[in-house]
Amino acid sequence: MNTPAPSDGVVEAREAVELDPSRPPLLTVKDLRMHFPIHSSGVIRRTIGHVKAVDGVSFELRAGNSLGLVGESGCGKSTTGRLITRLYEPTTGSIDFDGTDLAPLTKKQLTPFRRDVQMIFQDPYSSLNPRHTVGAIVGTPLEVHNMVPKDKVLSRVQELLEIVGLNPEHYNRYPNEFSGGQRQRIGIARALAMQPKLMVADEPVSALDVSIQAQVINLLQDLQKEFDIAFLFIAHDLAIVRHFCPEIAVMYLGKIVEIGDRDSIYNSSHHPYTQALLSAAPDLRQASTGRRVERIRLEGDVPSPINPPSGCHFRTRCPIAKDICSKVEPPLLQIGERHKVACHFAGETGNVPETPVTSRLLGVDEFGAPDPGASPAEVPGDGPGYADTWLDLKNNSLGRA
Ligand SMILES: Nc1ncnc2c1ncn2[C@@H]1O[C@H](COP(=O)(O)OP(=O)(O)OP(=O)(O)O)[C@@H](O)[C@H]1O
Repeated sequence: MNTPAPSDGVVEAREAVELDPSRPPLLTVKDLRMHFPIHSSGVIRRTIGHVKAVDGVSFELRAGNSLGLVGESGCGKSTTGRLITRLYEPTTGSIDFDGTDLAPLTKKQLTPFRRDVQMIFQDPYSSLNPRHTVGAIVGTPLEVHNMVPKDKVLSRVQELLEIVGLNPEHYNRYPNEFSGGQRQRIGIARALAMQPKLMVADEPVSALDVSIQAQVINLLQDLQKEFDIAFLFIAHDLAIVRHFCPEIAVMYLGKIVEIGDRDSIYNSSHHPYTQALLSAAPDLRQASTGRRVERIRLEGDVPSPINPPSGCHFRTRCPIAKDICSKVEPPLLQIGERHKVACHFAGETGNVPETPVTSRLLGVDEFGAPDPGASPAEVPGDGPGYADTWLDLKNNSLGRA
């Protein structure tokens, strides 16, 4: 395999990966919630509230494909990743992995799936035990899971080191003898040792020098192709996932607010939050559309997930919010073949509709009050994946694949 050299030279990111919708779903996440309880202090510790870190997330990831999960700090991306790897037990919802719902499984029942779903962590410094050699770090899981006979562990470790672009003779060195990028490669080799079907990569390059980020992304791309691994790639900005992920989900305060293929998200985003994230990286937006974009400034921080704003969670920072936004939560509505958005006023930048696009479907008037004359309908694309029909916002009619 053609892995880039682990030296610290600047490497350009490769051509973007394409989506293969013909593959079967590997992971189907439905209405996933993680509400961390908050306890009172004192002897009798009562539950006095919940941190709604993940609050009704649904998506689908097909075998060998990659989905980017993007949003500001505190939006619930890492918690989503940890739920899928079942480091956390979800409050509610399902995590269908290759035909089995992982959500209700006990620790023991999860054992056979631990191999298939691996995690790569952000911080290559803290995720490797400094007292263990690279040989032990990569070799121990091979032994524990009986991946190879005992006498073949060392040669397999060396093979894995070579695959991730490290010198196979360095198996007896310690993590502190490697650079940040090289340590991340060790973490990747450890995950790869399990021959996983899915890797959850939580900000895998954020702690690395910009000059070596592309090297590690290119390596992950190589591994994905060679070993047919699906990726959930968590990142806080849209620039990092652009080459790696042909599909992107944007999260805000525990919910997915927009999800779609690369073209829909980068060239035709309809949610003001996605538009703000894109405008924070003007080169990115300009490069893909050729148009100059005004910077949309997001005021303040993400509100607390203990007591999120009513209606649309984003409304307190939204430049286009109106009455309905505080009263009615916008559903994640399918507006294109591979594009969903949760906004009452979904529209491209500078082309915001006057009246809510959702009111007719939800049976409310334009201010969010129940409309006795309306007949609420099923929201197109409700649930994970994409439906064959959607609401075409240009003609206000049903679109079809
Ligand atoms: N174990 C926990 N107990 C209570 N609250 C938690 C726990 N883990 C995360 N949270 C809270 O849940 C919310 C979402 O956190 P999470 O780490 O998933 O966000 P994130 O988008 O990954 O942000 P970051 O990029 O900073 O990691 C935050 O408000 C965080 O404080």
